Amino acid sequence: MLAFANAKINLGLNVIEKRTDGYHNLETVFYPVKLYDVIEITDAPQTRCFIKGIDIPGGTTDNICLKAYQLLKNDFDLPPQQITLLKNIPVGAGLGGGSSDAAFLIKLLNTKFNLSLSDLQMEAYAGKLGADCPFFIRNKPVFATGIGDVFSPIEIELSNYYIVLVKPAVHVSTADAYHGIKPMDAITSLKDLIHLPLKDWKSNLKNDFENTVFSKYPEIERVKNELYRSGALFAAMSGSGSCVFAVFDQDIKLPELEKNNKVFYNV
Ligand SMILES: C[C@](O)(CO)[C@H](O)COP(=O)(O)OP(=O)(O)OC[C@H]1O[C@@H](n2ccc(N)nc2=O)[C@H](O)[C@@H]1O
Ligand SMILES: Nc1ncnc2c1ncn2[C@@H]1O[C@H](COP(=O)(O)OP(=O)(O)OP(=O)(O)O)[C@@H](O)[C@H]1O
Repeated sequence: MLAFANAKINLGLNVIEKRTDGYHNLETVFYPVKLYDVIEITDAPQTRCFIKGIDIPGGTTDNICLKAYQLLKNDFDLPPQQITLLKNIPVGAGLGGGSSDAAFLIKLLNTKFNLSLSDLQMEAYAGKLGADCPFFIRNKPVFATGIGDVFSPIEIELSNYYIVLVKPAVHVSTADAYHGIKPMDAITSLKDLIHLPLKDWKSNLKNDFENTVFSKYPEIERVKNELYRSGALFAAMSGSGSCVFAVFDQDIKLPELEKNNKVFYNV
């Protein structure tokens, strides 16, 4: 049985406050994009994980897919599974690739073994694996608060635009990015700002990680600036980086950016 686990981008991200458990409350808009890992599960004599495509730090033994399997195995009588992951989503990019793999694996196991888990129950399992994970259960554009796990649906439609992802050759650790940040309550909630016309996003939406991440890795800021020079209507870093996404109103090629970065068109 196969699943296509997509990436996400964050349309705006405000880090609001540090919590006593060490996590941060934030507000963001999660938007699914068309860049996919592929996950296959098959019955096998023992549970193992094989990875093809992009290398992942931690490799097969420490993979989040195995953690997701084990989480459900603790509560359900699951037979051993071979998990084959074709990794296409860059790692350390702010695209939620690992989180998506875990959420889609939960959905696969739920279907394959008729576990009858509701979306809410699957979100609770996903929340044990990472803050970004629960979003990928329903996988629809949402305004998110809490640690990124409290959702209200929003109507955002970018399918008439062209979204480009640019991944610089820099791996940003999410935990480090949060350490570098000074939380601040937003003057106007992203929940309202996101409904401004797209042409106004550039001057109204922000990603609070950009300041600190850009000062450590100036090449990421150069990518964002180049995207605006190339005619982007909106460009921003996704999550804690290092990927920068841009929204264009026409199909475009970015040969200059392709020289030093991995570029994904029309996601
Ligand atoms: C930056 C975002 O991608 C925005 O969507 C997410 O907030 C990150 O979510 P994630 O990668 O699933 O994060 P996790 O794997 O749960 O946590 C990694 C580390 O990031 C920090 N972390 C994460 C999420 C959050 N709301 N506050 C935090 O402070 C914590 O130090 C945590 O130890
Ligand atoms: N299936 C997996 N895919 C990607 N990373 C994985 C996976 N399993 C474990 N990891 C570990 O998780 C770390 C980061 O994962 P991920 O790709 O979700 O980060 P990210 O791109 O920064 O996304 P985000 O911060 O938005 O969740 C990697 O450094 C790797 O060690």
